[in-house]
Amino acid sequence: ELCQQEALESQYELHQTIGSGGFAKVKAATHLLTGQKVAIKIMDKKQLGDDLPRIYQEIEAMKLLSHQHICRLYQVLETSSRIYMVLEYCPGGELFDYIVERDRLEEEEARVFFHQIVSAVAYIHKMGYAHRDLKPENLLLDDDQCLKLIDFGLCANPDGGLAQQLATCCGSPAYAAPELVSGRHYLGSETDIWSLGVLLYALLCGFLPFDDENLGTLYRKIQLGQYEEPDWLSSGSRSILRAMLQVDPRRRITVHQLQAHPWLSAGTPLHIKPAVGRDPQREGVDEAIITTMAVSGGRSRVAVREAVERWAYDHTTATYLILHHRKHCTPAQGGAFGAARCL
Ligand SMILES: CN(C)C[C@H]1CC[C@H](N2C(=O)NCc3cnc4ccc(-c5cc(Cl)c(O)c(Cl)c5)cc4c32)CC1
Repeated sequence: ELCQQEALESQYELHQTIGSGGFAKVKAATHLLTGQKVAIKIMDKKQLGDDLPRIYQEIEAMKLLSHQHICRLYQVLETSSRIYMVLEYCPGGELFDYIVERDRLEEEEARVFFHQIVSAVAYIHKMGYAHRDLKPENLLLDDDQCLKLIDFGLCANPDGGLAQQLATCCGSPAYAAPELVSGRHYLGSETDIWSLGVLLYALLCGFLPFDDENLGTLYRKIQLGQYEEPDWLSSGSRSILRAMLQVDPRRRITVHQLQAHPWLSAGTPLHIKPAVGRDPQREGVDEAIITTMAVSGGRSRVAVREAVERWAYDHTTATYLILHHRKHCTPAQGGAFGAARCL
């Protein structure tokens, strides 16, 4: 009990509260051993009540999901009253604010961002999950103007029960798919594609395709699936939007077809480097990092390697992941196409 609290204070220096996500408080912090800035999501168990299982589900999902456009979980600490999630820090804030500041994005910039979001969602679906709360508020910019998907509190594990489905409908209605707002059974992967359509529309237009302050009216607009196409939209963007905003989920484009859509692969050829060294848990441990940790911790390399390979999401996991991220994902500074630098 106290040891977890003391561990937190000995391993991290907590700074100011930087935001809140529903029932969680998010503080900036420094991982003392590496000096790396992190975000710590703090949840009060009592406040969570019967939402507690969702948090454990979010934690299990984030332990599995390792992708360049998904916010990385480094460590989990738990006391009798609180759960702490140590996360990758994203200094650029929400994509939502980025759009609002610019009214709307040029097609080229929207394409770069959307390409990153689609690659993250394709990965999540491949891992058997659905995010189920895709919206610009849940996409953060890192220090390289690259997007990081956050908040897996509503993500579905393969057998998401009815309780899950009810929980989701109180997600964000403007991004919810017709089958979801109609209370019909739905596939999380299909509703994610609808939300991606609403998201891309918001990027390109600066407002929502379906909007109304009356919830019932909003649901009817979503179920009708009719939306304005401002005259600045190119034919390519109109086509990809229509493919995602199909009311009938059986006619809706899949994430794989989306990745092959000409609108996404057109424009500046994005030399996205292959995601080298992206999944530390699946590739062998990096011996150089093990050595660094052994030397700095005064422990044998064998002991460190065993501790890392346990993937306990303790301080050792956090230290290894932070050093691994620094080594493999810190792009060379400079260069014109910031986004192309994202792995
Ligand atoms: C839907 N919105 C309101 C939610 C807000 C929550 C706070 C966010 N935030 C800041 O306010 N300041 C800066 C900042 C910097 N790095 C962050 C890293 C991770 C997370 C994070 C990650 C996960 Cl996985 C998660 O579940 C949650 Cl809730 C947060 C938030 C960060 C952050 C912005 C979006």
